[in-house]
Amino acid sequence: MGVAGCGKSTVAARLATALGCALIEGDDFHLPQSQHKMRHGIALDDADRWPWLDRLGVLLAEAPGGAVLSCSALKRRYRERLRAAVPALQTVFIDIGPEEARARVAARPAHLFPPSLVASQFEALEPPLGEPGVLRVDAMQPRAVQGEAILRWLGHAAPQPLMETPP
Ligand SMILES: Nc1ncnc2c1ncn2[C@@H]1O[C@H](COP(=O)(O)OP(=O)(O)OP(=O)(O)O)[C@@H](O)[C@H]1O
Ligand SMILES: O=C(O)[C@H](O)[C@@H](O)[C@H](O)[C@H](O)CO
Repeated sequence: MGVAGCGKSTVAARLATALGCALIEGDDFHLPQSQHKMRHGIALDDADRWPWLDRLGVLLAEAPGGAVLSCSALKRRYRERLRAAVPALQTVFIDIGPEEARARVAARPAHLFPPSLVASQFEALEPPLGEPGVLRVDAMQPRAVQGEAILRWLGHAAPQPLMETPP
């Protein structure tokens, strides 16, 4: 979880590979009208996100062998909704500052999420610190360091060859 540009997709894809489980890319499941809003620079609201979160909760709960989900999950109540679907959910919060997030989003070509919306992500963000089953990861750390920390936290030995692949 985390704001746009924090590195959710990157970390989730690496984790799914390392763990040998399914990857669910949350952005792929936004409703068409939500995608349309973001493309046109309109921030999502709770009404846009509830059906999306419920779909993601079902996908997670039904994934045989578990899954890694990349999902903004910005507010506490969104995470509670996901935890209601998957009580054993473990959450990695990729923590990034507004300037770096905006720079990363602006540098990314052809994506549904415009840099103009990054500020709204920080307005919505309720950091999950203190909630059950949460690891905070610094977005500015190298990808391999993040991957190793997460795998260690999950109780898995880091498979070095997988995590050392270049970006
Ligand atoms: N640890 C890192 N160090 C430097 N750059 C990174 C790191 N992790 C990801 N990036 C880069 O930051 C950009 C955003 O990453 P990514 O798309 O994974 O973020 P995201 O949180 O999934 O964003 P969004 O939700 O908007 O899709 C990408 O260009 C990615 O290569
Ligand atoms: O809840 C939200 O506002 C969305 O999920 C966003 O976070 C974006 O979809 C994503 O970050 C852009 O790729």
